[in-house]
Amino acid sequence: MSASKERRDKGGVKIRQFFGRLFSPVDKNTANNVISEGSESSSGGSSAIGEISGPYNTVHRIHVGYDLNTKKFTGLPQSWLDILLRDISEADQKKNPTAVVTALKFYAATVMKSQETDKFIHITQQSVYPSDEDTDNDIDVVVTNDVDEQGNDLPPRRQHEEPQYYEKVSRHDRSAVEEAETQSCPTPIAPVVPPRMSKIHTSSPVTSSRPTLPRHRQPSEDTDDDQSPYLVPAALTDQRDFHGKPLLLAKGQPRSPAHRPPPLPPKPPHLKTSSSSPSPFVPSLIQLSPTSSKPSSEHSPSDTSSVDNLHSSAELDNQRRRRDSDPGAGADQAPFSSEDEHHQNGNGTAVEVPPPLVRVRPPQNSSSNEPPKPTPRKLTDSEVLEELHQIVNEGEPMAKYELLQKIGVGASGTVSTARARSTGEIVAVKRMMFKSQPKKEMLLTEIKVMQQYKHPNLVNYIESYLVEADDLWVVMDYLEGGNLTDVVVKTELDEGQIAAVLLECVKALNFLHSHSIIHRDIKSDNVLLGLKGAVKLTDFGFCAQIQPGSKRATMVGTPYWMAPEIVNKHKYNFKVDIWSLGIMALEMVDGEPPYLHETPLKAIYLIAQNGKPEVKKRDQLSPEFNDFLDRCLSVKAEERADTVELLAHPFLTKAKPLEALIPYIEAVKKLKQQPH
Ligand SMILES: Nc1ncnc2c1ncn2[C@@H]1O[C@H](COP(=O)(O)OP(=O)(O)OP(=O)(O)O)[C@@H](O)[C@H]1O
Repeated sequence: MSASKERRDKGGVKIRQFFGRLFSPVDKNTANNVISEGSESSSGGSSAIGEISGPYNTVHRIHVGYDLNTKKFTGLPQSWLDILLRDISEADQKKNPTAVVTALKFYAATVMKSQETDKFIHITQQSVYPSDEDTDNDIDVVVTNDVDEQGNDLPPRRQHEEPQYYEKVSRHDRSAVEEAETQSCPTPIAPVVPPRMSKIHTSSPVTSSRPTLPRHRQPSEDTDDDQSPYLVPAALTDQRDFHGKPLLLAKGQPRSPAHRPPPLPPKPPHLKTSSSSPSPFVPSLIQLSPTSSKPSSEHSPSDTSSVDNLHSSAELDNQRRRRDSDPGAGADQAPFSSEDEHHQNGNGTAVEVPPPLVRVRPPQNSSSNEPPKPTPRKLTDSEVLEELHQIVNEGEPMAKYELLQKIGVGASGTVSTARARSTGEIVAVKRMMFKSQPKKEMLLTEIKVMQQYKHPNLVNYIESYLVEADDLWVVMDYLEGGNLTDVVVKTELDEGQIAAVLLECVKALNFLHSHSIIHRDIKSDNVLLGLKGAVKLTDFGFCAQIQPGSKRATMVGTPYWMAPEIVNKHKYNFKVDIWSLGIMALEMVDGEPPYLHETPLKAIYLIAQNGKPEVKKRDQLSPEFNDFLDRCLSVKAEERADTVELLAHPFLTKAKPLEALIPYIEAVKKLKQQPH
């Protein structure tokens, strides 16, 4: 098909000249083999680990050296070395051994660990959540000699000094770590070959399995072929899966060009601002009226009573009660309705005024002298079940809803459309097999966030059911436009449209952050679109609630969108969502996030090595957009913008009305419905 034909005129919709962003160079067959290899070896590995230590608070260390003469890593299991060489060239390894260690730690913390403890692995490029922050076993890479960025030895650290280049001891309970080490002897972790792209669930019970859910997402599994509303033209499925998610390609398979005709404004002279330089667009903090919403920074920790996770419904109930009794105590008291306030954008078009702005308290520098925080206890399955029972509705969902078409399959279950029998309303229903979920608490988190935190830019929860203690239904609004990934992959949004999408997402994040909630998995796949242009965040399973000023440590998210502080296993806070938002903005420009063609391991290496990704089309973007990107993609989290700053950013004032998205959403839907 010629480029001009590809650029169909669908109401002015610019179709990208490539069919779907590519996926990492992975051979599906290999990937499938990997699963079985991983599963087999994991049993062995798991039992070995089980003998060494108990199921919780243990760290399995891999001691890695760096030989300055040969400029090679030592101490790595052969399979790791193979993977390292496959994914990161020797030249790259030499260039920045520290970044290699970071990537290895990612591998250890995610792929490796999951294969030891979990049999449920999706070989797709998706979200990674390696372990519970504080309770699961952990595998850590420890460098036995320090190297600097050039691979040179560093002087030995004094005892009180924190390691600069890696975490010497895991974030987990130190005494338990030491105990595990004493017990554990240098048992090598069973070598396994990792999948390149994994959606990983780790579960404590080694025996857990998910026979009811597919291990590998295939287009045919995503939907019923015969009745799917999402019939994808063959060309479109070349490189993306059924939902526009990238498919795995064999290494070396050529990429499709991701270029598109440049909508070229003249290059502004001041474009080359560094990320750390202060933005010329940084607005001053907007003061909140006492009657609208109060910044969470005004909450004392006891007032907020945020827990380090969303486990305790009692705590959340308390928070709700506190907010109810104190009208100024939460941003949810603020009017979020888009009709409430409007202002004029540069074109004189009415655009939504963001909801009341809430600045989250910046993180305090944590002192190494601080006593360790108590480890939140992991809920048992029966406790999760008990909490679920308190949330879900009584009754038989089948009596209330008629299931229609399968929309897709996620890691935890299947999403279908359904019709409410009484009203005829079309809704989306996510069904999950509770008993076989490796991360049951995540379901709880997802439902609780949706249920308790309502906002026009968050997918609206309607109700949930638990049938026979296993068949969990989450009923929510159906967003007919599908996810943003399809739109960014197949069409070219202009800056006004990109700004419109970002504005809605920033509003959602402002709301979440104001409630001390980090989303932790911001990416286009998790932004759903309505046919009237609604833009809503979804997928709240990774959400974490933090005390204002505190930080998290778990490496979760999706590698390509992960902030540097996450890949470097540093403590992080809500600013990780801002970084991911910046990456998502790049997706809207380029059709894909940076490094998408690399394996996750290499991507992690590159994020650690490069920090801020190159904005390839910098010269083609307006100064405001460039500045917006710079503010989101500041490597130093403390210098990165927060949602308050972004909501007032001049780039977002360029947002077109949401209706401007409609032709694009419709065009993508039509493309998907075309027969193969
Ligand atoms: N409310 C909704 N309206 C329309 N489509 C939806 C809705 N919720 C999910 N989807 C679509 O259904 C598919 C599966 O969604 P799901 O949230 O289960 O996927 P996931 O994020 O990959 O997995 P998980 O949430 O289990 O980790 C995705 O393509 C998603 O865009």
